[in-house]
Amino acid sequence: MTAREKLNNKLSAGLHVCVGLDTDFSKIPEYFKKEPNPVLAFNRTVIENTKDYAAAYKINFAFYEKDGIEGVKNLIETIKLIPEDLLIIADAKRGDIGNTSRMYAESVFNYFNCDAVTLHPYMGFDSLQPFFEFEDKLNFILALTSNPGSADFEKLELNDGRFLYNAVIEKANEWNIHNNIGLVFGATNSSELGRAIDSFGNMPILLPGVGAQGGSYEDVLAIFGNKGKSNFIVNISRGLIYCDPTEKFPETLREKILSYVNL
Ligand SMILES: O=C(O)c1cc(=O)[nH]c(=O)n1[C@@H]1O[C@H](COP(=O)(O)O)[C@@H](O)[C@H]1O
Repeated sequence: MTAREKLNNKLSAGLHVCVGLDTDFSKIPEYFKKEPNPVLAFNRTVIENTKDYAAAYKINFAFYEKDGIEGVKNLIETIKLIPEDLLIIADAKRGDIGNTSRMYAESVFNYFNCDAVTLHPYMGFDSLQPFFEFEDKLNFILALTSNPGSADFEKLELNDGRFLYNAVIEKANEWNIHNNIGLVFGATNSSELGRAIDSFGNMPILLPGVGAQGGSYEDVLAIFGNKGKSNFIVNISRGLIYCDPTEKFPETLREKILSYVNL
C-alpha cells in the first residue's frame, strides 16, 4: 500500500488524529520505569490503545536520537510495533543539498521504513527532489509552523502582498507531480488557515499544535468542514501521550483519543 492509500483509507473512515510519539523518559508514567525498556513499553501501550482510532503516527526523531544508539534501537522497535495499515511519519525535518538529501531520503524511507517525512523548504527544489522521487511515500513540507518564530521568516510579507508561506504552498503545488507532497500548517494559526485553505489543492495537510501549544482541534475541524474537505490530520503529542501519570493511563488515553474522534 502506498503512503497516500494508507492515509486515504483512514481519512475515509473519518479518522484525523495523528498520534505524536514524542516520548520523553522524564514524562512517562512512573509505573513504566520498572520495565526493562520503559520507553518501548510506554510506546507499546500508546500504540495498542490508539491504533484503532488513529489516522497516523508521527515519530519525532529528536526524542530518540538524543539517546544515541539505544534511542535509535527504540526508534526501530517502535516503528515495528505500528500496524502495517497505519501511516508512519518520520518527523525529521530534513532538507539539504540534493546529494545529501538523497542520503537522508534513503535513511527515512529505506532504512527506517517510514511512509512519510517532514521537510524544510528553505533550500528550494533541488534540496527536496530526492524525497519526491520516492513516489509511494509522502513528503510534508513546512508551510506555516505552529511556533512563535513562524513570524520571523514564514510570515514575512512579499512585494505582492502575499506572505512567504503562501509562496511555499504555491511551489509545493507545482512540485506535486507524483501526488506525494503534503503540507505542515500549524493549528495555532487558525485565521491564516481559513485564508490559505483554498490554495492547498489536493495536498494532505498535517496540523500540529493542538494540546500543549494551544491550537484548537475544533477550529481545524470547522475550517476544513466548511470547505467540505477532509484531507487533513491533526498531530497531538504531549496532549495525548502524557494525559495521565497513573496506572489508569491506558484507559485515559483511549478515552482521550476517542473524545477527539467523536468531535
Ligand atoms: O513538523 C512538525 O511536526 C511540527 C511542525 C510545527 O509547526 N509545529 C510542531 O509542533 N511540529 C511538531 O509537532 C509536535 C508537537 O508536539 P506537541 O506540542 O507536544 O503536541 C512536535 O513533534 C513538533 O516537533
